[in-house]
Amino acid sequence: MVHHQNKAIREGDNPDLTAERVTGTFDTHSMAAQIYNSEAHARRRREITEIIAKRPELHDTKPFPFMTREEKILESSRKLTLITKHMNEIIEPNNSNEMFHLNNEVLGIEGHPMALHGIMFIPALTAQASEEQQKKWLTRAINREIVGTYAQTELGHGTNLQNLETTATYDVATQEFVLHTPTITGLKWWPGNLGKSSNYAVVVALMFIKGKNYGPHTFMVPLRDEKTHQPLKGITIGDIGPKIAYNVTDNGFLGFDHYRIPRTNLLMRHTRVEPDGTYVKPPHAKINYSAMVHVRSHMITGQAIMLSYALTIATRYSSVRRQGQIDTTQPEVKVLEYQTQQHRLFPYIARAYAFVFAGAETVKLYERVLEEVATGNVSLMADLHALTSGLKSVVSHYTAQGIEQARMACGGHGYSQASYMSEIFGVAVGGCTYEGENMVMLLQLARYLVKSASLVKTGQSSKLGPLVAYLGAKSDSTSLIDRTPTTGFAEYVKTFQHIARRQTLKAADKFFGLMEKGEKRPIAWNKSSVELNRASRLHTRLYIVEAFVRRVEEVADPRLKEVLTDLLHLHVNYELLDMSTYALEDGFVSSSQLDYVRDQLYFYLAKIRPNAVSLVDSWEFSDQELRSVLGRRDGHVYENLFAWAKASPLNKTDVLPSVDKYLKPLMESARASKL
Ligand SMILES: CCCCCCCCCCCCCCC/C=C/C(=O)SCCNC(=O)CCNC(=O)[C@H](O)C(C)(C)COP(=O)(O)OP(=O)(O)OC[C@H]1O[C@@H](n2cnc3c(N)ncnc32)[C@H](O)[C@@H]1OP(=O)(O)O
Ligand SMILES: Cc1cc2nc3c(=O)[nH]c(=O)nc-3n(C[C@H](O)[C@H](O)[C@H](O)COP(=O)(O)OP(=O)(O)OC[C@H]3O[C@@H](n4cnc5c(N)ncnc54)[C@H](O)[C@@H]3O)c2cc1C
Repeated sequence: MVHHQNKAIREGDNPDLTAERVTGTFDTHSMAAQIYNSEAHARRRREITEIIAKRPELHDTKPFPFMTREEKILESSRKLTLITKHMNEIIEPNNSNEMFHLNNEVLGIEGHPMALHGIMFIPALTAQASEEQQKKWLTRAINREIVGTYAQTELGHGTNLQNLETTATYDVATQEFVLHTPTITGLKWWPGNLGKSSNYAVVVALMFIKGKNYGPHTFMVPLRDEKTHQPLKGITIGDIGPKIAYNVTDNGFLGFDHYRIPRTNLLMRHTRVEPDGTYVKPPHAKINYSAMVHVRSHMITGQAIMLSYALTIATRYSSVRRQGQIDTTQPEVKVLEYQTQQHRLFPYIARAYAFVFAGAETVKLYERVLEEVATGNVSLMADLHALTSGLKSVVSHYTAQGIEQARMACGGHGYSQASYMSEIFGVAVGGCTYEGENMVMLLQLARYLVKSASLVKTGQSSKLGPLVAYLGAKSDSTSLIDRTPTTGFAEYVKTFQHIARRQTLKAADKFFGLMEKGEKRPIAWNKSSVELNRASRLHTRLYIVEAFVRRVEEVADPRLKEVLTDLLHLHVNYELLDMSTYALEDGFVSSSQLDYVRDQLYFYLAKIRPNAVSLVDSWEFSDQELRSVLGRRDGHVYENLFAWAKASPLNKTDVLPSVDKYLKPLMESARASKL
């Protein structure tokens, strides 16, 4: 048997797809180890996939698009129960990476009844509950004796946490907090799994003690009777209805009617309220926002994975779809031969790799900050907040765009739910909104950039942190791209730094200038905010490029290094063209240099072409995980599309009741009236 570099090759596959895999120049298992940050983890992913493949009870009983929302919820609860029971046979205990993979394979991306339990409830208790509180709740939560969520957003307020309407008023006499929802707009609205699944929630409410508002705080709140699952007295709760996607998750509403909880249900690791109402403030004002930072840090990887789902589907399909000719004397070509198709897909393949590398760095920083904060050191919180705010916004934005491009690259079949593209898009695009609306989070990063710009302007560049040190450096007078013999990426990085620095300083100038002219700070901020957000995007895109460069420099295997270097070339050239207005406007890059950048882009599209399928195969998504007829590993698309269509519930009978009831009588009466 021939050993190919691409480990996805199997006998009996569509020969067009096999031909693509045979041209791959690198070992896809080794590339998976880059993507998943270690050989061990990549191997464990494959092992978990194999275990699941052998257990039919963990497979979907029918394609998700053929199920109603209620059926999907039932089905995912069935599978969730099974994986909970057999967890230790499938994954290492408490290994969140393995759990994430297990969930994606078995439950899928549409959510499940304990999605928020793992993503926010447990992280909130871990970071914010005191040791005593953790003994009481955390172990039960980890054992899944209780199910919880994170209830912060309200019908009338999501972004602006200072103006939440839910109040927690301390009653010194009974040593209780009284939770209350004063208006309809104060109803909690959106929290995942709040509607029907959870019996507890970490609730964010404005805390009042003796008439003073201490701002948003987090409370552990029982919502439903643990035995009957009925809502407790004083609680109004339910599902908010179907959404664009993510409909297995019961996003919910919640109202409190003077609902009492003990004082000790305030999460008290960093903040305390003494029995007499004395408030002990935390070491950092935003320490209670940790569950949001947790998701923002991890969702970069989650988004990269969803982008790669779509790219895997579109790239594989583009290798088996033949349409039209390039040379009219030759047969129809694979659509992947078209330069336009390559230009649509390959830069996003490069972005997906860039995002997953940036995501890995973000998680590392998050874990470091988590450890430091636990010991009272909050010095890196602002950096982490700035970095994750920018990344969650930029990455979710381009992920949604990339998925949509991938869908369109599949032509008509991309529009069928057999492709699964609409669900992937719908779930991923939620990331532009949840955990902080993207514009709002870019503005959070902009605050950090403006402070940094002000250090530069006041000659204090030495005080700049490592993420923004480039703001204090001097630019060359023009970019040296194509003007120096170097083959590395230094000139591109310098160019991105120049662009981000110039925009940041310019936007900050606008803001400070407006204030100098007498505008109040918030008005000046609002009038500068489009320019400020441009700076945030450019800064974040620079960070992503740098993370990509750092990773490529670390890679030792020469075959991997070569293809990753090709991808990085594609990435920097594509990014630079995409932001060419900024590069051209002060003459830092000339139009002839941009011509060179364009040529490089086309060169690398062609160079990557033989590795395209191997690059998406390296993510090692199983068919079960992808849930896409178009994206099947074996490339047997057409016969399976036909089988999928035949399985459509509408095809159970030849004549639908709607035809019997309405269309037949309509046609009959039309015929009769003609007589
Ligand atoms: C192991 C593998 C796992 C892979 C995982 C994959 C994950 C996939 C995930 C899928 C998840 C799907 C489920 C979705 C679940 C969604 C849940 C939610 O959406 S929960 C609700 C989220 N809501 C928000 O994000 C609200 C956004 N708003 C805010 O965050 C804040 O209101 C604000 C930051 C905009 C403003 O806050 P406010 O208190 O009003 O701030 P001030 O104006 O007073 O002060 C600003 C000041 O504070 C600093 N700040 C703000 N936040 C932080 C922080 N978190 N850390 C550090 N510092 C912070 C900010 O920088 C300002 O500082 P300054 O010095 O003044 O400039
Ligand atoms: C799929 C999904 C899952 C969710 N899960 C949860 C959950 O589990 N728990 C939870 O508590 N919440 C959850 N949410 C809610 C989510 O966190 C909020 O919707 C999000 O934070 C945005 O807030 P908002 O809806 O108030 O938007 P708004 O703030 O009303 O945004 C509307 C528009 O106003 C703009 N805007 C608002 N403020 C500013 C500003 N200061 N400056 C400039 N522009 C501004 C925004 O950019 C946006 O264009 C979820 C939402 C979704 C879609």
